[in-house]
Amino acid sequence: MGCVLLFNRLLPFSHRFTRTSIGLLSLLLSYLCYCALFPADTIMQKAGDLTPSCQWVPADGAKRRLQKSFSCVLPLDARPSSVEASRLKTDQRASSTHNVARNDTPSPPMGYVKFGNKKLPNAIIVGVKKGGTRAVLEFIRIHPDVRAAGTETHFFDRNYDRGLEWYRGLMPRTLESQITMEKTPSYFVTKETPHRISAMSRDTKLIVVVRDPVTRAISDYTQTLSKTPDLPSFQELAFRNQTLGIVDTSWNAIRIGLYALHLENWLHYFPLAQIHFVSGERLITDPAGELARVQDFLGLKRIVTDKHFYFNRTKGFPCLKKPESSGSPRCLGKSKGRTHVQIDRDAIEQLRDFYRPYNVKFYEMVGHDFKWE
Ligand SMILES: Nc1ncnc2c1ncn2[C@@H]1O[C@H](COP(=O)(O)OS(=O)(=O)O)[C@@H](OP(=O)(O)O)[C@H]1O
Repeated sequence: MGCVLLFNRLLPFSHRFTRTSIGLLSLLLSYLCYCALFPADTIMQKAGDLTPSCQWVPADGAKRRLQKSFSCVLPLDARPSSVEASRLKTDQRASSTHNVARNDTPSPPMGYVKFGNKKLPNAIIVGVKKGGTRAVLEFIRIHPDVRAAGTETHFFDRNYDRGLEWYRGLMPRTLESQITMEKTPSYFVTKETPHRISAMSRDTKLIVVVRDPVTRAISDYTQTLSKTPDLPSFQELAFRNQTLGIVDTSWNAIRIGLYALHLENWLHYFPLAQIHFVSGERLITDPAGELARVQDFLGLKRIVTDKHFYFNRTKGFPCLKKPESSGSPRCLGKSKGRTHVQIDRDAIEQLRDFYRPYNVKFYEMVGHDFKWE
C-alpha cells in the first residue's frame, strides 16, 4: 500500500491519467471478450429445455425455476431423493473447490454450472425381470458414490442403433469418484447384449437379481394381466399340454427363468467373477445383507446398512427410512410387491419339476444354492 502511494506521488499527473485510461480500456475489452465467449444462453438454461439431461439444482433462491422444469419432466424414480439432494450439494461443493469438471464442453465461468460428466455405466443391473431389480437400484443409489439413470434405457436390446453417445446422454452427471449405474432387466435374456456390453467395456460389472423362477413367472404373468385383463389363464400359457406336463418354453414368462441357459451366453464374454448374483428372496428378508454384498462387489465402502431400512407391514416389504436431512420414508411403487394371481398347486408342482434341473445347473455354475424348492 505504501509503495502504491509513493509511486502515485512520484508520477506526474499526466502519467497517472494515461495509466487510468489504459486500465479502464482493458477492463472494457475483457468485458467485451467475455460477452462474445459466453452468450447468455450458455450460462442460463433455457426455460423451455425439457430434455432429461436438464440439470437438477437444489431449490434455493433464484435456482428454484430450474428445479421446477426438472421435476415436470423426469419420472419419480429419476428424481434425486432427498439423500441424493444433500449429496449433490456436497458434490457441488467438492467440485467447486477442486475444480473437477473435466467436461466434454467448456465449463461456464459462473451462473448455473453443471458439475461432473456423463459417463458410460461402470455397473449394470442386467436382470432378471421381476427379480427385484428396482429395489436393488433404489437401495444402492443411496450410496454417495453411486449415481444411476432413473429409467430403464433398453440401450443394448432396443436402442443399440442410437449409439453410445445417445446412451451416455441418458446417464446422470458424476464426479470422478462416483460409479454410474443403470438397470434394464431384459438384458439378461437378450442374446446380443453380453457381446454389446463387452464391446462397450470388458470391465463393466454386472448384477443379476435372481428369484425362484416359478414365483418369477407368476409375478410376470400378474403384471401382464394387470395391463391386459382378457389374457388367457396362466396354465393355458405355461403348458403346451398340462396333462402330459409339457411346458411351453416359448412363452417369455417361462423362458426367462431358464437362468443357466442365459448365463452360458454371458460367460462367453464375461468371467463369472465379474457377475454378481443377488438373491431376490433375501433382498426382501435381509436387504442390508444383500446390499452389503453388492457394495463389496462394486468396491464401495459399506455405507448402506440396516439403518437405512425398516419393514413396512402394510406393504409387506422393506422400505427406506426417512433420510436424516429431510423427506419421508420411501417404499417402492404399487407395481412392486403386488398380490399374485392364485395358481393351482398341481401347476406349480409341475413347473417346479420342470425348472429343477435348470436350477441345479445354475447353482453349480454360480457356486451358490438359492434353495428354490
Ligand atoms: N423392498 C421391496 N419393495 C417392493 N418389492 C420388492 C422389494 N424387494 C424386492 N421386491 C420385489 O421386486 C419385484 C419386482 O421386481 P423388478 O423391480 O425387477 O420388476 S421389473 O422387472 O422392473 O418390472 C416385486 O415382485 P412382485 O412381488 O411380484 O410384485 C417384489 O417382490
